Amino acid sequence: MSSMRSHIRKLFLKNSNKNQNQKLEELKAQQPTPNTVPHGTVSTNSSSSSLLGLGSPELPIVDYDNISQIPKILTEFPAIYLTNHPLPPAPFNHARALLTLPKDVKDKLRDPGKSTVRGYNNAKASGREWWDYNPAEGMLGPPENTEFEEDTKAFFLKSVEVLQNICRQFNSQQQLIPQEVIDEAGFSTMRYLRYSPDVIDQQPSDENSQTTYNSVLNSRRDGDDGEALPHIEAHTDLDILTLITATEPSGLYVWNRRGKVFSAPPIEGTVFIMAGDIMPFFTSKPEMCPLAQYEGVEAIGENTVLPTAHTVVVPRSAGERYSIAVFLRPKREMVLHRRVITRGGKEVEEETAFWWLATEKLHVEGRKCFLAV
Ligand SMILES: O=C(O)CCC(=O)C(=O)O
Ligand SMILES: [Fe+2]
Repeated sequence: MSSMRSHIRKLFLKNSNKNQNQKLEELKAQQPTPNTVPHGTVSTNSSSSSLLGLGSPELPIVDYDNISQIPKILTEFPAIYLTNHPLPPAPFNHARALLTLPKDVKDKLRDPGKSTVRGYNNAKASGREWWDYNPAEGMLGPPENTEFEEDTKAFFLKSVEVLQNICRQFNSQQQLIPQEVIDEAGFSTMRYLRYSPDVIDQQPSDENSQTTYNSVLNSRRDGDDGEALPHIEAHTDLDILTLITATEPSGLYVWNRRGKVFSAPPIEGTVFIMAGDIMPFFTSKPEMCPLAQYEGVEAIGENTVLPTAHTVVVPRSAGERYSIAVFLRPKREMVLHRRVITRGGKEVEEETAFWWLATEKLHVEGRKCFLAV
């Protein structure tokens, strides 16, 4: 575990630029690194401990009845497990069935416009393939499989509801998260993922896989024995909140704002919740914005929820990993920031829409988001 942990740390440091490290240093002064989990909100019962075989989980387990505490907990921990939630069983059966279909069938489920957030995609060098349900653009699912369609939609809708309910908790004192995010699904999507050595080993290389996204997304990562590992590079998600549920083997790691790595193995009966890139916009210091020219990192205060940096690395010998992720996003046009600038001698209001972040992020080295559409 510790050697994997240091491998992960190296992965992250390699991908982060000096600026990000400086920011982390600055934030060090502000934030404690809790080694214990908060009382009252957290269960570290023996069943989850023995299930993990690792002792107590490193991240808090929060009961759905206590979601009002999540905004605070997410300023102290990079992610939480949610238990006692109202979600239906995670449709791993469908994820597995779809992602192990013959190649020619999966290729028919690709988006004609080569979107990487709709239908089937793969990153062979990374040993990863995925399929996205994108309600805005319609489901590209296996033909004539109503059960697949129904279960997928049901899990997506309930997950969005849970994430919206968490958002609602940020508004108890003042409206931090816009009401439209809580009322509408916006550009939320759901993803079935498979990490497998089989994906790496598939030959010959698929000409489709290289064209729709950049090389970071499809990078090769070698283990100590020189063999390629199924993985996803360290990144943050371009969304408000992400809900993840996964099968064993474990492989998910997250960082806190001080750069400490936490292992995040699946815990039965829970789903995993992380923050995305948009959270700092909603939770920055009053009247400040991370995008404002002279504010930037100054806008990040102790109540600001930062995006959760995360990675997945699956040891080859451990077998296949499946995960299901739901990304809560506003609609693309939602304005995150307004400012008055002088253009051509005139004062004009400039608006930054959510979708601008997506295109902008494609140019940022390290911590990539994987929403290259
Ligand atoms: O597979 C996972 O657990 C994480 C997937 C992920 O980070 C992503 O698709 O953005
Ligand atoms: Fe992610």
